[in-house]
Amino acid sequence: MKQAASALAAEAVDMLGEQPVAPGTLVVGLIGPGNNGGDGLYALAQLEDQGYATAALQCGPSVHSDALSVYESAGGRIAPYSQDNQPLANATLIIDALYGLGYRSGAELPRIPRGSRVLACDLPSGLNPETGVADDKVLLAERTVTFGAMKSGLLTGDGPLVTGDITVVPLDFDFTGQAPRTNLIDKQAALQLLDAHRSWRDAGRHKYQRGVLGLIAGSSLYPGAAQLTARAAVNCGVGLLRTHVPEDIAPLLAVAVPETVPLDDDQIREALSSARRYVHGRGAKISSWAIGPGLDSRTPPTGAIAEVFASRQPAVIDASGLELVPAGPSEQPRVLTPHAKELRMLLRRAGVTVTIEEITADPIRWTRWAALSYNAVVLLKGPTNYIVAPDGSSLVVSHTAPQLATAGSGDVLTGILGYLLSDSSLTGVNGVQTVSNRRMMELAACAAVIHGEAGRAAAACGTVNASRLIELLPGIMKRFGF
Ligand SMILES: NC(=O)C1=CN([C@@H]2O[C@H](COP(=O)(O)OP(=O)(O)OC[C@H]3O[C@@H](n4cnc5c(N)ncnc54)[C@H](OP(=O)(O)O)[C@@H]3O)[C@@H](O)[C@H]2O)[C@@H](O)CC1
Ligand SMILES: Nc1ncnc2c1ncn2[C@@H]1O[C@H](COP(=O)(O)OP(=O)(O)O)[C@@H](O)[C@H]1O
Repeated sequence: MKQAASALAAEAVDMLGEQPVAPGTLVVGLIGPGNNGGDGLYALAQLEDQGYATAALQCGPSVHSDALSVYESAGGRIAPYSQDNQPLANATLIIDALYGLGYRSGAELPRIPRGSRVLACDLPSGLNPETGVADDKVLLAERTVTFGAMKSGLLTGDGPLVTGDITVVPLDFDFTGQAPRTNLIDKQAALQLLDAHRSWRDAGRHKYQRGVLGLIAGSSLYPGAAQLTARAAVNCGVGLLRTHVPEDIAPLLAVAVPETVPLDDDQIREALSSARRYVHGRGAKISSWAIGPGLDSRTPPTGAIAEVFASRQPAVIDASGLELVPAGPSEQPRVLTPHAKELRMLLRRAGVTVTIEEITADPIRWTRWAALSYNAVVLLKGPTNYIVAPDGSSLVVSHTAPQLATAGSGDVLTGILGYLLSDSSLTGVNGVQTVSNRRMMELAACAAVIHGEAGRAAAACGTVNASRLIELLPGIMKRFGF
């Protein structure tokens, strides 16, 4: 318990961010009846020892007695919680140490002032640790320190929306029986993955060797989507972007994105055949593909596009591309990026009937069905991104921003992921050997984190739109080591 409390106190200090302690700083603990409350009291005692003013509010019929004596010896005082508690109104930081794994839906939860900064102990009170269903009165956390192992409820359902940034603190118990097959990819984890994949050889490469992205997008219905994806890939720093759009919108694209080089059906075929010849010593002219944003799904794909779907070059497939991609398993290393309604459509095409509500209630399960049906990595978009491989392993990205729910933001994600898949130093190949699903999955998660970071950066300076995300990408990519 003391190990957990030390981690909690350290996180609180990190959130308060000032040493020496700023005058008027007050840390208030909401103390529940069980071990969660005990962790909170021990943490408050440590904060008292470090010179912070603290207050504890007892929210249940009893409190952990040993922890209370330690807190009182450190100079702390506990008072019963009541709705008009002065300390809550004055709190700089609230530690939510009410309920942990023992939470049962319907328990009385205190009301805290709007805009309070909350650090949750183990999990936000009001969140079911297994299902991720949150009560309406859940205590929204800015950060959550969870102990021993990640809990599934932090990663599914409402979990990622109410936990804020999660830190998992290992404890000296055996939690192996509880370990989920899901991993959270936060900013730090994305940086580590990118660093692990990156090769120093990048510096000596020319643009074709760095990687060429083939973009198949746009229609006279949606000319803008092709531009957004193209500009995103260019601002990520792609070696070369070649774009296949219908003739009538090509001049628009050439003006909006002068860096991109046109790509017609013959050149697609040439790129695919030079990829096949790569084994005999000639470089592939296209390393990866991004297919779908703004395509008119009423028009069947040309033969050349069907050949791309049949190739072994890595691809991200989005938006209308999801309606055009052949149903069923393929040998192309792919990331499909549906939102919930598109996932329902993908599953229906594969013979699985499910409702949007069922997908929302158990996103990893249904994303996995699609991953299996298509033998592809599937990234389910939304407030939380679930990335699932056919073998059932999954990654979750909750480093997002609600402002990303804006038209064209998904097209930007496709541009970012298309770029990452094209970068030979990240995929380890020049678009001609199979890229493992594990690598595809990790790069998809990194793209979602980069997209989320762009969303957060844009939201911090004002309103968010897709063009704004694209403008910020060069600086964001630098934060990720590009
Ligand atoms: N500037 C341009 O040229 C732009 C062009 N674009 C391009 O246009 C094409 C079609 O785009 P689109 O917006 O009509 O299709 P899409 O987003 O699938 O919505 C269809 C329906 O799905 C639903 N739905 C939506 N989101 C959901 C979610 N998260 N979770 C669950 N459901 C969700 C919602 O249905 P409802 O929920 O209302 O029943 C909605 O009515 C596509 O190729 C794209 O690339 C756009 O990128 C914008 C900028
Ligand atoms: N509430 C939300 N919070 C955070 N991100 C969201 C939210 N809703 C949608 N997004 C993200 O915004 C993007 C929307 O993409 P998409 O649905 O394809 O729209 P569009 O086709 O208009 O670009 C996705 O990356 C998705 O994860």
